[in-house]
Amino acid sequence: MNFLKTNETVLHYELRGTGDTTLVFSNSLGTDYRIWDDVVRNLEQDFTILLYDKRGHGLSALASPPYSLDQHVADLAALVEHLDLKKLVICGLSFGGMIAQGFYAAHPDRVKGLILCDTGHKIGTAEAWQTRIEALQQNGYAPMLDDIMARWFTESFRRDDNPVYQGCRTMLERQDLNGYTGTCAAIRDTDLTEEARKIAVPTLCVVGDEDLATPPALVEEMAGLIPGADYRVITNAGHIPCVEQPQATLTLIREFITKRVMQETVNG
Ligand SMILES: O=C(O)CC1=CCC(=O)O1
Repeated sequence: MNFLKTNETVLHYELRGTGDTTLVFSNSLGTDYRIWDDVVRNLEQDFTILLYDKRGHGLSALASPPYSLDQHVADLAALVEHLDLKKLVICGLSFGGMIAQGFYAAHPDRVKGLILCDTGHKIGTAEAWQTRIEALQQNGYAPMLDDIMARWFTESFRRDDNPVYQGCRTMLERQDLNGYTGTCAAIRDTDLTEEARKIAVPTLCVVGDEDLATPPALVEEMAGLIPGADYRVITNAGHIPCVEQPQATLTLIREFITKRVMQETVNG
């Protein structure tokens, strides 16, 4: 197990694989890095892979919630610095995609490409996030667990006899509530519209066709802000295609790196 003490927190991370290019995976609200398992196991022959739990999630420390996007970006920067990783392609899901955009804005020279999955330049409204924070602080996860699952996964995936679905539900039930609401505050306070317009590396924007948290229209709007971005839809997937449709997610990631990121490196 690997941990880095930095920025007044402790981050849990794992470095796998081998290769000049490093693929960094950043997770969504309420999830830890295990969500990438089925995708990453097929990439580690060709790439160095950095997986990590953002503060307040997984085995990373709670630190002092609420958090800001800048703190999450500084955490990732500290990890990358500590591990001396270069030529980064950052793949972020949902809030992890906001971390990816924020990291690029702060450290453009370190990034060769962005894969923005089921995310936005802005997710939801400040009012809705504040309402969610207050409801969770009063009543915990139980009353909204089914609603969150309905945003994460399609109906056909949300079956009692699907162990992967049950495992993901358990992951959220065990997620520290303050780490979760602390991250809701970071999402509430983040608007990356101007940063998205300035992205100047190959970017892939991906979304599940049944994503109810960051729907296809939002991801398409974000892709429209980012010069030259590709936009792809994964069928039969909700908000977490890396769990629900890992093979389709993997295919898009590989195709993007081969056709856009490597090509850009060769050309210039
Ligand atoms: O709304 C949800 O529960 C899903 C989600 C929104 C931002 C994020 O990271 O996850």
